[in-house]
Amino acid sequence: MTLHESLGTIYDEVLHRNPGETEFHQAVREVLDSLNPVVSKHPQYTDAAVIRRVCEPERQIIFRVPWVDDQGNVQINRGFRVEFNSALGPYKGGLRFHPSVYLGIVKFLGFEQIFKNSLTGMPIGGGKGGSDFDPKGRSEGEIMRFCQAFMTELYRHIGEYTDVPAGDIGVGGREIGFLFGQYKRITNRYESGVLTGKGITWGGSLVRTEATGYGTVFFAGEILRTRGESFDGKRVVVSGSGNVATYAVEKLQQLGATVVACSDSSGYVVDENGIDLELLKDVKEVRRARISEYAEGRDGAHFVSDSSIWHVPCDIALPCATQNELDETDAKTLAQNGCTIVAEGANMPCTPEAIKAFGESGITFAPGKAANAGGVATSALEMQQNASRDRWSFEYTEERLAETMRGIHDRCLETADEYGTPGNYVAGANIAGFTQVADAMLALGVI
Ligand SMILES: NC(=O)C1=CN([C@@H]2O[C@H](COP(=O)(O)OP(=O)(O)OC[C@H]3O[C@@H](n4cnc5c(N)ncnc54)[C@H](O)[C@@H]3O)[C@@H](O)[C@H]2O)C=CC1
Ligand SMILES: O=C(O)CCC(=O)C(=O)O
Repeated sequence: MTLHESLGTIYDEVLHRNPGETEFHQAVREVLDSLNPVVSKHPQYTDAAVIRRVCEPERQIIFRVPWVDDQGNVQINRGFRVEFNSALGPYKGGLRFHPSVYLGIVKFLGFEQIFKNSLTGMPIGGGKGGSDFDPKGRSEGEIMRFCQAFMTELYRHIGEYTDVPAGDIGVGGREIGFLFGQYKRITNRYESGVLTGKGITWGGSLVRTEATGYGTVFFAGEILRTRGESFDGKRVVVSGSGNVATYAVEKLQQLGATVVACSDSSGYVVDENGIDLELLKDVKEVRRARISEYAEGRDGAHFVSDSSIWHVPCDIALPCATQNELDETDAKTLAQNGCTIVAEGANMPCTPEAIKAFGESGITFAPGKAANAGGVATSALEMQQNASRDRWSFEYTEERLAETMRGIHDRCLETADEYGTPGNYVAGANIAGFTQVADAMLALGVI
């Protein structure tokens, strides 16, 4: 897509100021591509340099994380927190522990988070953090010492009214526990609202664990509803087998779909009888083992390590693993096999070429900043419960999540209509997410 001249200049500036940060460039470009009609309709955003400002993080923190492994060796990792935009509320977004983490990954995630959080309608700004620490193969003691070392620097930058981290890849309930424990020890404050994704006996919210996966399924369900269809009898492929994927599988099964494949970074399993969720949770949440152990424990299932999960035929595909895991070839294969909906549970799992191919082949595509916003929305519900010293039931919280996902879905479609791109969820999500942040930035002056 050709960018409006002012957007082209902004994009060139982003490339120049952030060399080598390819994932960040990709995330920015995807948003700018949607803003042509916004620039024409609202010159005030260009006049006040709102788009230029939104592409520059408010603050970027990079720090050393020294810790001692089980052999007594000193290990050094790098920690990050990018506090991207606080026009709508305190910075909010997860922490990722994975060896691939560097500034460009954290910035792409933080940038996406600004618009995602805006779409939820909750008072939360955008941020993201993490480390190049690889939790794979580490003992529980090593994970704890790493989390404590990480928080020993991070604690001075976060707070209920400042910046509220949560989980992401490699950071689940166990890690949030260790991080919260260290924050409490250093500050001598039981500040529940400083982190979300906490355990339900110590300040967490019911449904937060399930929220991202459930929310993605609710969003895809809204797309089906516009066609007068439901999940009943649908064949679905879900990539990943972590937090988002597992609870997407759970909700899909509750709604009558058959999930025939899921994966991890070593390969994927195909189970034509439908994924056995109990076995999947045992392999991944209890044993923390490779996905091949699922196939070893289940008659009729098989493990594949030398091709793409997207070659398994399905009606609906939910990429729930990691960025750029679904490319143009995968998109074309999905279309040839009859897939009609792709909804992103992960952040930016589909490449720009794949998204173009979806459009050309009539696949309805829901971008992550809309479809996976249920996780952060439920984090905001956790913050509400913490602030009011309250605890809500599973049913009530799940209904709030479902209502939020319906609201985001409808807002995407209404905005896409308003800006002349009917049915385009990417344009709808980017424009609706952006304009709300932009209006707040205008109101707050040049800061
Ligand atoms: N946890 C949350 O609440 C939210 C997570 N997300 C996004 O969802 C995605 C998954 O995150 P989580 O489930 O929380 O992480 P997780 O650490 O629980 O699981 C990640 C899963 O992805 C798999 N994986 C990683 N690289 C892979 C590859 N190259 N191919 C296939 N599988 C691969 C891992 O084996 C693991 O099963 C990420 O993109 C994350 O940013 C988005 C919104 C909220
Ligand atoms: O719950 C949160 O604050 C973070 C969720 C997140 O990292 C995401 O939406 O990608």
